[in-house]
Amino acid sequence: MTPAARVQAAIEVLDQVRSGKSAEQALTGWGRRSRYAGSKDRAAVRDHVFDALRCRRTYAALGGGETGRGLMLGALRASGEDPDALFGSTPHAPSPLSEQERGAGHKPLEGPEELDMPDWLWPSIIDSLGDQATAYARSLKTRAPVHLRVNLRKVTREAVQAELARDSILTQPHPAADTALQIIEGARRLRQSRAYLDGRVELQDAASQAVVQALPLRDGMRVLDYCAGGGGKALAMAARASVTLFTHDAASQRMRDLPVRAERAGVRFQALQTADLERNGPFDLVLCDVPCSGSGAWRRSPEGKWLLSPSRLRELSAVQSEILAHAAELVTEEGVLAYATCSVLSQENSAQIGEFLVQNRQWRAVFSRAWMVPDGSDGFFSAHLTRI
Ligand SMILES: C[S@@+](CC[C@H](N)C(=O)[O-])C[C@H]1O[C@@H](n2cnc3c(N)ncnc32)[C@H](O)[C@@H]1O
Repeated sequence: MTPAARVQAAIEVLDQVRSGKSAEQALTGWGRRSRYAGSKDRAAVRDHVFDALRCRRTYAALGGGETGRGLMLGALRASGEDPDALFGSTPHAPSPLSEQERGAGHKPLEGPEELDMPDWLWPSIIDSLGDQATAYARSLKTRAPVHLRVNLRKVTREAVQAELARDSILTQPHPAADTALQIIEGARRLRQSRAYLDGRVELQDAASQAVVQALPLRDGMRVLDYCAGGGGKALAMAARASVTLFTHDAASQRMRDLPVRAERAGVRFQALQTADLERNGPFDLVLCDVPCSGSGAWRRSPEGKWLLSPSRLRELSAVQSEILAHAAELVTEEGVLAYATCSVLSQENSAQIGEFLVQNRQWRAVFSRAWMVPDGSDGFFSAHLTRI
């Protein structure tokens, strides 16, 4: 495909996203209809689409609208390219620009438009992050790095780096966690590499690993991952200590990939239904990696930035406090209740913990930390609570 044909494909996908499809669905549909597209074409179209979703407001301002054409026109103008050299250039290119399109567009306004943030949310971001708010918003305009978690039970970080390098996958240690590597070249080869296939490395953001590294895990503990989802943190916990691992998720189908991933990593676990939690408790450590806005991970999932609404945020806060209240009942007298979000909003982080401590005077926070997107990982928050 020519560069212009890739832009036309991105325009079509972005129009479908605008009419309600998720980016993944729209890209999969385009991929199925476009058998002629090679792997490089698919990657390029995907990059165009996700870049446009990360920078939706600035591209729409520069391109004169939120249609696929408006966004890609804005993208070209943002990178200083002449759109007329591409629109109408080849048979599969986007059709030539109209006079109206040529004259449309404005320089993004300073503030949330220029920072690609929803207007309604920007004050909460400033409240939460203070003078780091702008750096956070700017980081979200860029692509997320690819991080690996090294399974230290199977291999050292240095040894697996050397092995990956032989498969032309170049990495460097990430400072957030002693298990973390950042891929600097060859990420697309990872899934075929021996180190990945036999569970010595897993894909996991460095801050997500740091959340697990901070947990007071010890051999012999009974540990419950209350919101296990795909099991990223459950597997990371099992790799740090010989624990008896239990997993749970309100939507148990979210754990469907966990058995295969656990087998690759050589981890045993028992999945529990909600009704079975009490009977199997109490647990020495209960991790609640709660559903949240995902605002720490919007580089990776930029649609989330535009889909979040005040009412959705209120719903999420309510679910988070319900989870904390229920999970607290499952912790042993001396045990630890750990809370984590991939959010940067204090409403979901410190305020949520503060509210729990006001309602539950017998608990106190013994640890609390935030990881920031400008430091090169997803944004995360975690707190550990114990009974007084
Ligand atoms: C942030 S994700 C968990 C990610 C996972 N821990 C990991 O590291 O891969 C949050 C999970 O919480 C689950 N969830 C939502 N509401 C819940 C509830 N009331 N109780 C337990 N889990 C819930 C969701 O289905 C989702 O899988």
